[in-house]
Amino acid sequence: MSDGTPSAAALEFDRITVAFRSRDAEGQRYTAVADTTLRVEAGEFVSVVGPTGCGKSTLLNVAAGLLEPSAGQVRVFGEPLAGINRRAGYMFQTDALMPWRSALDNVMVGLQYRGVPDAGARAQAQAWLSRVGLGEFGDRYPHQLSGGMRKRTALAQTLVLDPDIILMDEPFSALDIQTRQLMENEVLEIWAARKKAVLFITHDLDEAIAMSDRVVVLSAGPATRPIGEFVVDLPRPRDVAEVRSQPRFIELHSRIWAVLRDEVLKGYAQQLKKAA
Ligand SMILES: Nc1ncnc2c1ncn2[C@@H]1O[C@H](COP(=O)(O)OP(=O)(O)OP(=O)(O)O)[C@@H](O)[C@H]1O
Repeated sequence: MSDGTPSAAALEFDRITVAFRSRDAEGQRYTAVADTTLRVEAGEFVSVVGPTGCGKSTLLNVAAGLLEPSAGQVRVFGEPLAGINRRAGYMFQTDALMPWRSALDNVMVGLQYRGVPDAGARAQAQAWLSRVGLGEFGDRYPHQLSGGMRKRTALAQTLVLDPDIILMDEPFSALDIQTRQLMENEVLEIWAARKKAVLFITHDLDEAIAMSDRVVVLSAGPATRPIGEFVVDLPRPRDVAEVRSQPRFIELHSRIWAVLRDEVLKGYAQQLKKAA
């Protein structure tokens, strides 16, 4: 569908292939992602899981408009994507906070780039810092914040721009497990209130199931593609720690792991070969 009707997916990968110039063999091409079709509906939370190095970040970069696919098309609410995806906010594995700016200044910078006058930008940034529990910490610099607080700041920085699509690339992988679960629950709460489309990349299957409406499994590379898709029909609201003990969670986990396991082993074998 490319007619721009309201029923169009928030984000649609239509037969996307991404080939890079090979890092290992000069003059060769390395096909990271091949012929991938995937939809994320408005308000839907979709996780993509796959082995290390399979092409998850590549897909997210394509969705953000940071990387042009070699073939296929990305559509955003029905419109072909050309250049940067202005309807998407992006949260990386490592936070992108500017060390010379306070937390508040980091959160307001995107609004300033958009031309929002300082007073309005400051008020919105302060409101988002409060929403993520950092209302009192706006004047701290990144080095004065804990890892969890920096993630919260990065989350506020992404959400203050009110994107219709949120792209998250293993945003909490560097956090300890308790902080991580707190952050996951916070993201779910914010998502439930605002119902944005989320594309969440992780290699942690538990996290993917606990958070998502749908989990997509990618094959090991090269030429990664989706090889399984699972609807997560666990009731919401969910507590990411508690949901893990539900029988349905355990059942879904074993069904998805049955597909993912072989790919993880293949991915691991490739990493060893590369390192040798
Ligand atoms: N600019 C590039 N040039 C050449 N190869 C690249 C480039 N970017 C990524 N690749 C290769 O494409 C493959 C997919 O990389 P990508 O970072 O998307 O994987 P990933 O699944 O996100 O990895 P991880 O789980 O480690 O975060 C890897 O083999 C990587 O080496």
